[in-house]
Amino acid sequence: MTGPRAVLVGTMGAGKTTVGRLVADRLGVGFADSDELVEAEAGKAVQDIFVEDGEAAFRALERDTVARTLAQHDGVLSLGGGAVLDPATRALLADHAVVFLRVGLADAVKRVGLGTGRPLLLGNVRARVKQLLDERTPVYEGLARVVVETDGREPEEIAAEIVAAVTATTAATTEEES
Ligand SMILES: Nc1ncnc2c1ncn2[C@@H]1O[C@H](COP(=O)(O)OP(=O)(O)OP(=O)(O)O)[C@@H](O)[C@H]1O
Ligand SMILES: O=C(O)C1=C[C@@H](O)[C@@H](O)[C@H](O)C1
Ligand SMILES: [Mg+2]
Repeated sequence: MTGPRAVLVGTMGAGKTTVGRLVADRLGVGFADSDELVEAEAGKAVQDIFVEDGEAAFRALERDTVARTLAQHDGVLSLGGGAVLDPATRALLADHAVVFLRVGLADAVKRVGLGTGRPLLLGNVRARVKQLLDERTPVYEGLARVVVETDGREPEEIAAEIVAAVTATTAATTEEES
């Protein structure tokens, strides 16, 4: 298979960046994070892109960055929480080992704190996280080959589960193809 060995999706605070890095280390492969790639491309932080250029400009950059990275990167890729809202991105993800990191409202709110650096959480953080979880959970579930529960669990434990699941999925796919 070409492209990333695992693509991590989920809402803000699911732990995609934290756990994705650990999964890449365990697999001995590179790690990429779409928010970090977009920030490097734009030369500014996500929150500044939202404020100065608007969400539509961020989403366009995100879509192009994710498409390029899915084609070129063969390590672990963590996506920004809203990347899957784009239909073209969803279509590209159909060919990949998508891992959904599930988090409940209480743990997500604890993890994002005041929501600093996350422009979509401005205002009432708990209400915004709940709304995003309600709207997006079916989208994440629809794309996922693997679903991992993260509530009350340490990042290392979650990473170990992902490595085992992705290794099993890749072995099954290779067997089917041969
Ligand atoms: N399983 C976990 N248990 C406790 N804290 C966690 C866990 N996973 C991540 N965290 C913490 O929660 C915060 C958010 O994690 P992280 O930035 O990895 O989330 P994310 O899914 O990448 O969010 P975003 O979509 O905003 O990029 C960080 O401070 C991180 O250390
Ligand atoms: O859930 C979202 O829509 C977002 C999540 C973050 O990863 C960033 O991509 C940005 O803050 C938007
Ligand atoms: Mg992240």
